[in-house]
Amino acid sequence: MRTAYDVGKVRDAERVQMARLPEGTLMGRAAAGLAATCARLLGRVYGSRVVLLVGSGDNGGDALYAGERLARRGARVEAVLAGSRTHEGGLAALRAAGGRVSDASALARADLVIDGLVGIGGKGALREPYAGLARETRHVRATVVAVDVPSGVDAGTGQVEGEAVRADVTVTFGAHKTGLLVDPGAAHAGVVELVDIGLDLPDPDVVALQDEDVADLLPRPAPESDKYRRGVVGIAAGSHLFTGAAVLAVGGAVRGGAGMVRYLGPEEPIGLVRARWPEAVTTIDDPAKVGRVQAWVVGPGLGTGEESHRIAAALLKSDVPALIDADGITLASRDRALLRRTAPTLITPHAGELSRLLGVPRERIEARRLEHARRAAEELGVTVLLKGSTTLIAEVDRPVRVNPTGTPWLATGGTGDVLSGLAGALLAGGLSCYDAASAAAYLHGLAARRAATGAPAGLPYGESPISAEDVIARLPEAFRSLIP
Ligand SMILES: NC(=O)C1=CN([C@@H]2O[C@H](COP(=O)(O)OP(=O)(O)OC[C@H]3O[C@@H](n4cnc5c(N)ncnc54)[C@H](O)[C@@H]3O)[C@@H](O)[C@H]2O)[C@@H](O)CC1
Ligand SMILES: Nc1ncnc2c1ncn2[C@@H]1O[C@H](COP(=O)(O)OP(=O)(O)O)[C@@H](O)[C@H]1O
Ligand SMILES: [K+]
Repeated sequence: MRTAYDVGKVRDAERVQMARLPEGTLMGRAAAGLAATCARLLGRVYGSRVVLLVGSGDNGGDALYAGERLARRGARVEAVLAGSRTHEGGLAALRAAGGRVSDASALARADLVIDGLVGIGGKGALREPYAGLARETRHVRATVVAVDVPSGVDAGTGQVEGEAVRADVTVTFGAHKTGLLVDPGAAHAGVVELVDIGLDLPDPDVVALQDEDVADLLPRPAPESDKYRRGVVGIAAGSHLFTGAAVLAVGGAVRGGAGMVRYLGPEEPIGLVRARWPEAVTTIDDPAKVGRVQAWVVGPGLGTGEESHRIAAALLKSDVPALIDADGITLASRDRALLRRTAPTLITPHAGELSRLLGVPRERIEARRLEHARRAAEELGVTVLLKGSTTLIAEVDRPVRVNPTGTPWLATGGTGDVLSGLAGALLAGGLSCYDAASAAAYLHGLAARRAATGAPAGLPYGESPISAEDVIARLPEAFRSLIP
């Protein structure tokens, strides 16, 4: 499991260590780790050209001391001093090692640029001249290494207001910062490397599950299992207008390991579901006629009219866990009573749907995904899976889980319906909303990557667009890659 921390906790842990250790120890460790990564990226340090972008705080100090180490190994190191002041000890050390001060024209000559403008002390949009320097790093041919966080990215939230450095590699100290795992910050960070500087940290604020964590969560049939014990999932999705949502959600559930899938909907989607997924049991329109299920999925393509509301309300009264998605979320944003349930509830909105639920503009949610996923979990009293470029899973009093799998190729119609069916199957299999959502997002992302790259069947020579059906088709492989 990868863990990440809000800035306040990192600062507290640093304070404890700084009081214990001789002055400069932590910065020394940080700079040593940073220089080691830079040396590895350069391959040959001797004769290489390194440019340091140096801000006025300790982030600039780290860059200067790393520059000193590279200069001692024969690199030509030039520092661009952007702040009103400069870390004195760091600058003296760089000069003593043969490094010199230069201006922004040095960027064009660089093999490697070290971004030490601001770190966790950054506040708001980058001001000039920092912003201009950050912009210039976009056009350099050099490898860009960010110190602790890419300057311009809010380390606590991943928010980017205005200009920000886009790094190839971010070398972060002590702990991953939450803003490095959440977009848009994550997209600016490139590959993140952690340098251990010996901090003692409490429980994390954000975690990213890895293969082995998800493998541990997944339900597996035991020798004495039967279809009921494995979990029956009910799916209320699709309408005369949106027949595809029914087929895709049922597909996600069938391939997601449900013991049985019960589909409830109108005649037209029923015909299509039967043709594509003969293993599903179908019921026309009447919620009272559906047999017992262990979890409900309510909403993809359901429609938002009175009849849809009646069906959603009847199903959500049940005492089993329920996943509410798409039109189900739109219905709930008009009638919050749908969310007041006796059993656990998982909602799976994209930013637009969450915007309707919270009454917050979509762009604001996209810019501050972490904050809004947490807020929705708290205000609505449900588990929230917020979809989009980084998928987040939030529940009150638990660290937010960031899904590390997936691909932008997933941004295509219908993939959300597959996710709903898959998560519903895992809920029916006995996972909590928090675990079902996390495992489903992980598998969905793995399947999508495999679909886009063609791996592992052929050589991974590129990527292609994918369809929602491709994601369903690759789910068995995604499971197999986790459950050997
Ligand atoms: N505290 C510690 O124990 C350690 C800190 N380290 C480094 O120290 C960094 C934090 O240092 P600081 O607290 O000095 O803070 P920073 O160096 O991150 O930033 C503070 C400086 O940037 C300026 N600034 C803030 N926002 C700005 C904006 N939007 N535009 C332009 N200028 C802006 C401030 O005026 C201030 O001078 C960490 O990110 C890390 O790199 C490491 O050396 C490891 C140990
Ligand atoms: N830029 C992106 N990068 C990675 N995944 C994305 C991106 N945009 C969307 N996704 C994923 O694609 C899926 C789309 O779901 P959704 O928006 O509900 O679409 P639909 O309603 O058409 O099924 C979600 O799993 C979401 O997290
Ligand atoms: K930085």
